[in-house]
Amino acid sequence: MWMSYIQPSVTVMTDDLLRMESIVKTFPGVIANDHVDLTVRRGEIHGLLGENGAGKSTLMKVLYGLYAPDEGTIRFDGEPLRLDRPQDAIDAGIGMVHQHFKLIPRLSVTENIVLGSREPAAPFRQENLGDGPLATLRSSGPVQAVASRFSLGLDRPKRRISDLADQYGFDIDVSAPVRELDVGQRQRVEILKALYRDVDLLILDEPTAVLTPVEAERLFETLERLVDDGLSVILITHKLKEVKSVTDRVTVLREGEDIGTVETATVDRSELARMMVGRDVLFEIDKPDTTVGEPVLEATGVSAIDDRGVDKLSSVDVRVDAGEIVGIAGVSGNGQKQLAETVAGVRDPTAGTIEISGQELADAPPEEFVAQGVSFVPEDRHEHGCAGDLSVMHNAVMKDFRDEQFGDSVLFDYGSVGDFASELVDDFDVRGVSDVTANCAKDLSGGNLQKLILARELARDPELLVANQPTRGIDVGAIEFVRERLLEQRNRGTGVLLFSEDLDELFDLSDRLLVIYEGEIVLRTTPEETTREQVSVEMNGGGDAQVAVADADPADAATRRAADGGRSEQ
Ligand SMILES: Nc1ncnc2c1ncn2[C@@H]1O[C@H](COP(=O)(O)OP(=O)(O)OP(=O)(O)O)[C@@H](O)[C@H]1O
Repeated sequence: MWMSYIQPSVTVMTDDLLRMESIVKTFPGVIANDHVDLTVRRGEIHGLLGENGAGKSTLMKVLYGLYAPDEGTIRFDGEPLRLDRPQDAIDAGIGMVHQHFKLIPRLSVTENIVLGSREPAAPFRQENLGDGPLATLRSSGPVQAVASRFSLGLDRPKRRISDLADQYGFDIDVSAPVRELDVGQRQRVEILKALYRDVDLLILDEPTAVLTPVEAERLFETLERLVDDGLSVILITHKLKEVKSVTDRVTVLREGEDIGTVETATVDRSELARMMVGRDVLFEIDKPDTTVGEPVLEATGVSAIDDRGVDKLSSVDVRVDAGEIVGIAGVSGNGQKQLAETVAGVRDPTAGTIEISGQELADAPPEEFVAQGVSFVPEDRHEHGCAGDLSVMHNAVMKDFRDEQFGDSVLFDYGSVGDFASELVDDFDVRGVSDVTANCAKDLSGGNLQKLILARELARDPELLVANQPTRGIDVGAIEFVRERLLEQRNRGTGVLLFSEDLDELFDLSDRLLVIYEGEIVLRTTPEETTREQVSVEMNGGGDAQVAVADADPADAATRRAADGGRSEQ
């Protein structure tokens, strides 16, 4: 039925920049792409949508020369394209901004952009680097040394990069070391890196997963300027509001298959969700009344520093009772990470007390928090949520492997551990696992890994669950599932401390709501007593700070552009 939205091939042919046809890519036991077609026109923002594990990243890695397809053809700019490595894609005019940025923090913006470009600046040309290949020098000290020794040779690229930054309204000091930039600025450096290489097609893999709403809005303005200048953009995202508001067309994948391509303006969010998951998705969640019990967390006067020693939390008081969800709203970087980590026991506070179910644990090691019934879903699931190289089975029991159901103190009972892990995988619908002992955590798609972590943390039936951005980067079906599980856990008497940058999520799930700004709680309220606007203002420091609250039903890309009068120049 979705075929009815597909554009007649005759129209598509004339404007096509990219045609991927019948792409097949398999991994052991998984067909990640099963005869997928993708056509991208010149000057369009093309959304690539699909559940976690649907095969989006795999398709883009094929297009960027990171994976060789088992079958299928790629035509770019009318020519057949063979991609053996990313450099082939870059040479053809394809750029990619990955979810995890590929920048060297010690080097400046300019140095990062010039490194690996097709026409390196003088200091980075092979003849100026002696015998060693540039690639081996990229990762560390020698590059820094070369960069500073020949910094004069960077003048021309620096000017060009500055011009590009000005052209697209990026407020970036091109001489600044990347380590001094925030996440949004780093992403802009990645975009500049692609623009510096004259790309015609820019792939962005879930670019807003790491951005605040205000930064995301800025990114979309940039994308609209890019397509205005004739570039094409492929945008991978799970956020249907984003798809509706910025894309011109969207291609949907489901379980490796190509479900179809539609003009975005012809479908609403519910239809897109149905295409993605093959069923209706509930956007509203039913939150029953709750009966709260004793406090499970009483954090008093807690202060903490970040990894660089900078003060991030300043004398914060937070209480969570059994059977309630306390939501924490804040713009990323205002101390949420440190608050989540200190109350979960993985970061030492510099001051204050932390009582878990009445027991003082501020100075206790992480395992005592675990033993006291604290579960933790960290913000960065790859870095802190799992051991990527270990199997799904090992990851499933990481916190409870000493439990007597898994053996005695001498022998580990692999049979029961395997059964337990398989049960979690089934219960939480973790896809892409054919064998819990053979599949590694790092091979799971982002959303499926998140489901596995949540499964592990909830299976322990915790007293306190600290969940930091639990639905970040996961698809609508999985979001619905995770939110239902959080509510279910709260209804069973767990106290939940929920950190989220999604205000809708906080308003839908929280019983009480706290706003954190510059390491302090600046507002204590409930979803019923406040508005998204007020919370957004407090998140940004109060006063006349910029407010960014997404519309429930945003205007589509074409309407936005028309309203913008074809986009402004500045
Ligand atoms: N290197 C790999 N080895 C084995 N299996 C893989 C590998 N990369 C991906 N897969 C599997 O291929 C399937 C498609 O994964 P892919 O990462 O492309 O999905 P996705 O749509 O990008 O998901 P997400 O939105 O969660 O990032 C999944 O089942 C995944 O587990």
